[in-house]
Amino acid sequence: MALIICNPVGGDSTAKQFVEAHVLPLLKANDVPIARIVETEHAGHAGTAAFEFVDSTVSGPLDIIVASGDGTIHDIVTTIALAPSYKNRSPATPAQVNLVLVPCGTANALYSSLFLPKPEDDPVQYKLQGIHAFIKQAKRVPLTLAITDIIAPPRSGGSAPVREKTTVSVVVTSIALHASILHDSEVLRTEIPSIERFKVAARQNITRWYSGCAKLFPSSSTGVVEIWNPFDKEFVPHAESEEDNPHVDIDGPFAYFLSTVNVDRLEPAFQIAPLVTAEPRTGALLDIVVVRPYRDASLSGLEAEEERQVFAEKSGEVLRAAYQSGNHINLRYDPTGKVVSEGEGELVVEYFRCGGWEWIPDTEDEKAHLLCNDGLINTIPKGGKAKTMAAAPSGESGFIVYV
Ligand SMILES: Nc1ncnc2c1ncn2[C@@H]1O[C@H](COP(=O)(O)OP(=O)(O)OP(=O)(O)O)[C@@H](O)[C@H]1O
Repeated sequence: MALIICNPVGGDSTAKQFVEAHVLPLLKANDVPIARIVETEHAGHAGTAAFEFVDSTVSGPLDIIVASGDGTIHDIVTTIALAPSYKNRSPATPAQVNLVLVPCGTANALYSSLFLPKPEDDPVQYKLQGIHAFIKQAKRVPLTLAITDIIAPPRSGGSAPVREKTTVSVVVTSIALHASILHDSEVLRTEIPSIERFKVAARQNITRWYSGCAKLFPSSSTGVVEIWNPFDKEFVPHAESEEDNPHVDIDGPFAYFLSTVNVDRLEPAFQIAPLVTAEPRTGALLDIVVVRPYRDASLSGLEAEEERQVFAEKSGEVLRAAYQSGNHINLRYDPTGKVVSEGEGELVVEYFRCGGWEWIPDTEDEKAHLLCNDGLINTIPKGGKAKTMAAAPSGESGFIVYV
């Protein structure tokens, strides 16, 4: 018996109509029994409804049909994954949660990464591919989780840092420009329900840089932090990551810092982490895309305001190239600082693959404290930090998507 969760206010607010007009008839025609339909009434409702379903199901598969965007999927995964009673389930009860996706959000990153959109797709049939996969019970993909701890500074001199919140992402964990875009675009949601609002928010934030320190942690599979070498088209160990000292510290300022799991794109055409699909690998791995302005030697000697204006053009080129099949990872600086796709110059984008990362924002930099987890915004407390680690799916538990 499947549970249906539908977010009536996600995307262009058509999830409820889509479920009634297309999903329910298709399930009925294929004799798929439905336990309950939940229309979410507030943020977080999807998580509690999904957890109640999982907690009360003692036998049979845990199938949850989710008509929403990535934020609602995030609510469901975080609530279930972090619930103590889920982790301590009796071995007799099912522990694997099967997600059936119906893309009714704004960006639908997970869906568009798992079901690549094609120009000839019929819009309704495209959105029903997850339901068809569920009915056929064909292929299932396990999700890697990115588990983030938001850590506050010690309350008094001698005490330990305090873990303020833990959250579980299945798509994106970011700081810097992407987090600012998601933060500011929320204000535009009613006015611009489509993905256009992300472009408007990008323009509002494109000149901003973010101060702080990032540390990258090795993956358990390779023991090192890897970086993409576009010249040889392969991941190689980062020059500073050695087996006995594998962490890599990268200093700011940062223009862009975003990590993904399970997805190569954040919107149907915005392929920000193209190597997730081009160079796939299983395991507890994150792909991280970083832009640091001071890799551009041509900024040398400019005044602070001027260097931000000059670099904003280059950040814009990176984002535009991500819409061109992820070509941003091939961009370099020519000897004059111009951004080009050919040659031997310094890379504009650093593309890492590793086990996790930590971010300590500069206390003076307000917006560097914004953290985006699957589109939801958290704020790192002043003096605190955020740490994200990848967790690979196990054979018996975790989250699986029908594809
Ligand atoms: N009735 C509701 N009122 C307000 N917020 C809700 C309601 N139901 C769900 N939400 C919240 O809305 C947020 C966004 O929803 P969702 O991800 O489904 O759509 P989206 O943001 O438009 O799509 P995407 O995440 O793909 O860009 C979720 O975090 C969810 O908790």
